[in-house]
Amino acid sequence: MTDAILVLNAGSSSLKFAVFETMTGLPLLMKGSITSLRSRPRLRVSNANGALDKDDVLGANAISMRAALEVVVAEIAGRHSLEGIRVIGHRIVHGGHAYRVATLLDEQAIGALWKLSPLAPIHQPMNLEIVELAASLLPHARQVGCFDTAFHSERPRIATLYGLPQSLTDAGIVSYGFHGVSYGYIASCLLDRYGAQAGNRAIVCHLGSGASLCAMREGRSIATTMGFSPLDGLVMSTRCGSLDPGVVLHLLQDGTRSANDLARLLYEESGLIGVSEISGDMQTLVESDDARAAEAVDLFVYQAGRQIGSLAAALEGLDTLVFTAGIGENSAVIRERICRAARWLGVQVDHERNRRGDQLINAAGSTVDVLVIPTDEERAVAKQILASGL
Ligand SMILES: Nc1ncnc2c1ncn2[C@@H]1O[C@H](COP(=O)(O)OP(=O)(O)O)[C@@H](O)[C@H]1O
Ligand SMILES: CC(=O)OP(=O)(O)O
Ligand SMILES: [Mg+2]
Repeated sequence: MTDAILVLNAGSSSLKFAVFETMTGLPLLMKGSITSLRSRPRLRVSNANGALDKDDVLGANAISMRAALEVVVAEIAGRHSLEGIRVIGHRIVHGGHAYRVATLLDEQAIGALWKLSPLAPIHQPMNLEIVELAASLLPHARQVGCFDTAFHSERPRIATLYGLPQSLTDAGIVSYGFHGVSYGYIASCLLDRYGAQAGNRAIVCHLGSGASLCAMREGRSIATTMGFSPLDGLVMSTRCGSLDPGVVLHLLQDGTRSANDLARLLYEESGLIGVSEISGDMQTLVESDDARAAEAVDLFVYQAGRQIGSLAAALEGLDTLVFTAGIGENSAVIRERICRAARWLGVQVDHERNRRGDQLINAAGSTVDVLVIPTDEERAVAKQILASGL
């Protein structure tokens, strides 16, 4: 095999991977994912043409990220020489202020990134454990990190501030924003489609297990719903989303919970799973006829609609609305309901186009282009690495 880049993308419910040849255009060699890691893990592997090669349920129980990575490496070894993998690229959720470009993950960088773990406790430790594990499984490869926070780092300062004392702002208590690797990829698709204006005033809805929205002007982030941590903004699979800080104080001060208990509650036991008491998996909820599932889905749609309004205000209008990630790419029902909530902004969806999953799903009379664009965080990471020369 020629030189290759392996990209690892650990999300809150999945491990995604892709192998690219290290050359202009980054030809794909293979890609895949293990989804539903916490419930019924499912492995999918596609070949260089994107055709599905394998689709196996890996059992009825949750598996660890370590076990998932071992499965992924075995799948790659079955098709290609591992020796050819010179670089392993990682999507790392938090880069703080310091890490804004593709970075070699040496001891110093890894040490600094571990310090950000409390800011993204269900992602950052797992991201960094994967770096260590990948280094032990493929010791000849360089490890490079690309950061979710980086895409949002040029937002106007006002969009990053909280109403807290300056000393805390100076200490880094600001909004960082996440899903930036995905937003960067979508911005490049909008540049390809529309030219330099990139859909002008666009809202991108990254709706996966973790979910956020980003307002972009000419392909650049100007505001986003996640903030200091990936807990903020929309209600998510297991995360609460925006919450009155008075609730956090109350839950801490009533003396029945430790800070760790509270972290577990807000990151892992809230959101869709907390509201429905059935599942954090959107597909399961949409297919359920239980009233509690319906209420969780209603809350997700309601909040997405309200946040679109807020971001449209930051943009002073709306030209383009994009849906992406697991829910955004696959659920016509959720797309249609969110579009209905944004009707007042001129959004009109075409029922048939949306049901078919066309790329352009708005009706002829819509003043807003509505698009479904599958995200490709793995290619975005590989592109950043190739451009960096690392
Ligand atoms: N057809 C579908 N209808 C509704 N939700 C779906 C569908 N397909 C996938 N999803 C949802 O997408 C979510 C996972 O999205 P994904 O972007 O892969 O998450 P992450 O990267 O955060 O692990 C899950 O809630 C899953 O149920
Ligand atoms: C930042 C984040 O929430 O990532 P994911 O959606 O992959 O869990
Ligand atoms: Mg994801």
